[in-house]
Amino acid sequence: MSGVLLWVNCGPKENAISLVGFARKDVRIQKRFRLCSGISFASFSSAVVEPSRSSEERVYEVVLKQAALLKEQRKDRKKGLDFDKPIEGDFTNGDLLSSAYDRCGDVCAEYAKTFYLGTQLMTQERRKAIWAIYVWCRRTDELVDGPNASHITPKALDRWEQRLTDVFEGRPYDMYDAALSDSVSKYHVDIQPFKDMIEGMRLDLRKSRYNNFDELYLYCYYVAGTVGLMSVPVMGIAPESKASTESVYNAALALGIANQLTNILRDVGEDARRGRVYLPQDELSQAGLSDDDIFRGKVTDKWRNFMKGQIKRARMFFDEAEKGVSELNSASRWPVWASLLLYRQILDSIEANDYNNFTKRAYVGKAKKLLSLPVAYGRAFLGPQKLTKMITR
Ligand SMILES: CC(C)=CCC/C(C)=C/CC/C(C)=C/CC/C(C)=C/[C@@H]1[C@@H](COP(=O)(O)OP(=O)(O)O)[C@]1(C)CC/C=C(\C)CC/C=C(\C)CCC=C(C)C
Ligand SMILES: [Mn+2]
Repeated sequence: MSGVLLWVNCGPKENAISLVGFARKDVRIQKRFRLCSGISFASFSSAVVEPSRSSEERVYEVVLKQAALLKEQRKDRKKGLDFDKPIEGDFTNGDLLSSAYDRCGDVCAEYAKTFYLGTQLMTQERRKAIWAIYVWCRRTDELVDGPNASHITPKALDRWEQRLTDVFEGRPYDMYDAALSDSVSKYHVDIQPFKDMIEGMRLDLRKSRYNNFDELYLYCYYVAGTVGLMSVPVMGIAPESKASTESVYNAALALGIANQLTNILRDVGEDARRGRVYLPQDELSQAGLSDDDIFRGKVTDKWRNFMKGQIKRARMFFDEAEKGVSELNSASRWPVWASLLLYRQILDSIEANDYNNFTKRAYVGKAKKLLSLPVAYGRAFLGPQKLTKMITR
């Protein structure tokens, strides 16, 4: 792949911004605590009083760092730099780069049709970068979830991480890497969320139980919250937005967490058959349930009640995410609304299946999927409306 190496020209990224500390930590933790009230979260309340740092505090540190980086980009925009304009003369072989992006687009179209459709409204430059990020995430997930997953070792993940560093330093190994290398050099995308996603895959290799929500939250951040953090700098914050960069990142993080929690609730039976239980153990036992009940897979009133609490929490994260979507660049809002509405409806489907997520896979039917697209369009361009909320909830 030396041909690829030759034509990609981007310098090493530096982590120039130091961590910003926890000036607003207490406010935020209290806010999230309110967000989760109504469900008994022993681990959550103890995170507030415990001197050791909770997962949320640790993740928030990354959010602050990412927000600080993007603030620079928002300043650049005010100075008149245009992130939607292709940068010309940057590469010795623009054709190769352009076909690298086309291949990323093909992968998206193949694996995530609705999402691919949604990206069509984004500006060409941003769309290409989102495709490149999508492909890297999909490949990373395939390492632990794909056909060769049983051969994946922590060493292989270390090699994948080294390769990631090379990509960020302008030394891509293949076409998909080259597209990513180009994208992250163009936008202020930091390597940290990418590294953290790999950390999530490491966690998946060594851990199959989560003692409490604090542990699960960290896992959800690693494998999905990170996607939100990677995407914001590319999607861009609307120039007219008055929201703080940090609040937009919080919303993006919340969407990743909400999606992953939903994914976990949808796949309880499937995961159990692989010996995995992602549900918080302390909450299971508070509900009078154990792993055995999950392996038995019988829907009981105890299970229904437990599931109601879990669904409620996932919805709270979706609500938190919704607050940030309108702050994104208008062209980026549609795919985000579409994915939010579609994923959120999986929770409705679990309810419609009478909480049988052991043997029935919750899914969103074609008609509902199709209806979600114009609803998402309406929200993206007209703003959230009561009528559309009634349709989709
Ligand atoms: C518009 C949009 C959705 C952009 C994101 C594009 C992108 C880079 C997606 C990558 C997704 C990916 C392949 C992640 C790898 C890990 C993984 C598989 C996570 C699970 C996704 C669902 O996939 P699926 O149902 O196929 O799961 P299976 O593999 O079949 O089990 C996740 C549940 C998480 C995905 C997380 C997101 C899409 C986060 C989206 C957040 C944003 C785009 C931020 C939006 C900004 C604001 C301000 C709200
Ligand atoms: Mn997966």
